[in-house]
Amino acid sequence: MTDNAIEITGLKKTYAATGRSPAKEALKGIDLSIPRGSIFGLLGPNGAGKSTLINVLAGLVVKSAGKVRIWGFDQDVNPRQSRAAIGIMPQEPNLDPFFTPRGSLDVQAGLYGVPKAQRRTEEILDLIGLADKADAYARSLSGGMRRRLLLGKALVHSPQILVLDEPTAGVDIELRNLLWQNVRKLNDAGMTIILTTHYLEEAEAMCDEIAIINHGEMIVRDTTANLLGTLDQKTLVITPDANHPNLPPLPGGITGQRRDNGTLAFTYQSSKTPAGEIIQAVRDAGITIRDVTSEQPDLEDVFLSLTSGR
Ligand SMILES: Nc1ncnc2c1ncn2[C@@H]1O[C@H](COP(=O)(O)OP(=O)(O)OP(=O)(O)O)[C@@H](O)[C@H]1O
Repeated sequence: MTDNAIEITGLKKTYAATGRSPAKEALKGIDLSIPRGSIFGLLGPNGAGKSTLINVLAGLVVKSAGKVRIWGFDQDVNPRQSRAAIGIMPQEPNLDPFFTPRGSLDVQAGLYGVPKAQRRTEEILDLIGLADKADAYARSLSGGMRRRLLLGKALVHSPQILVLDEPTAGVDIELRNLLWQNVRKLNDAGMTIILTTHYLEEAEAMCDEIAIINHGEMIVRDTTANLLGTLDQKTLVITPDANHPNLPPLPGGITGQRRDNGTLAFTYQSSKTPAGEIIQAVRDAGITIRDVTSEQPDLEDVFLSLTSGR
């Protein structure tokens, strides 16, 4: 028995040419394993291949080559079991406007063959905060409520793995918080979560591990903590006691910038330059220091350093 929720090897997808569009190699041989119980972030610039990868997992896109195992089941050998192990919250609300939330959840449960006695409709309505709208038509629900219903639909068959494709794109802060609370709750109860997001600060806060894909290839996969540690660059921000129009002369390897608010920002590699050297250079220039703060690279910096120019 594997400890991985997902095991992907040599996954390729080429979309066939249509009309004037040439064939597109969207995934070029991805190897990826996602541990059970994790919150895993799948990141990449637009067009990187994230949705294609998710749609292969969901069984909505037929892969061109490679192996996909979901909760230990080979997608090609045990399609029913592998599909039952995963629930997908898609990007776009694909709800029937004439169904109520309760009706939508019931239809979805029926599609997955969940017997009536085992359905968790009321529990899911509570979780997604739609108990009081259970019998309202979907067309009368707000955009945020529809997103929550999509999450509910992904949960009806009690999957071990939940995939969220851009769950917070264009949603307000309140709904975002509610979604993340739900995700944490589900993860605490043992569910493996895979998510794509354009909000890197969210990925940084939520994900244990992250894979970044670009142009159909995986460029990095590591724990969030390790990824943040890969950038050796730091910034020391010094507030002088009086306005200083000029930067002090600096030793090699340090770049300085005077910010609009009057602070002096020095960027350096922490493995090569001790912060004390910067402070010394500032003092030597006759500048009295009122305050010092330090800025660490965030996931956005890591992402840009790995994907820009490729
Ligand atoms: N059905 C399709 N037919 C042809 N090409 C496609 C199809 N779906 C996606 N592509 C192409 O495959 C590449 C990967 O697209 P994909 O949607 O997987 O990227 P993505 O990382 O999810 O991007 P986004 O964040 O914009 O959704 C893109 O170049 C896209 O244009």
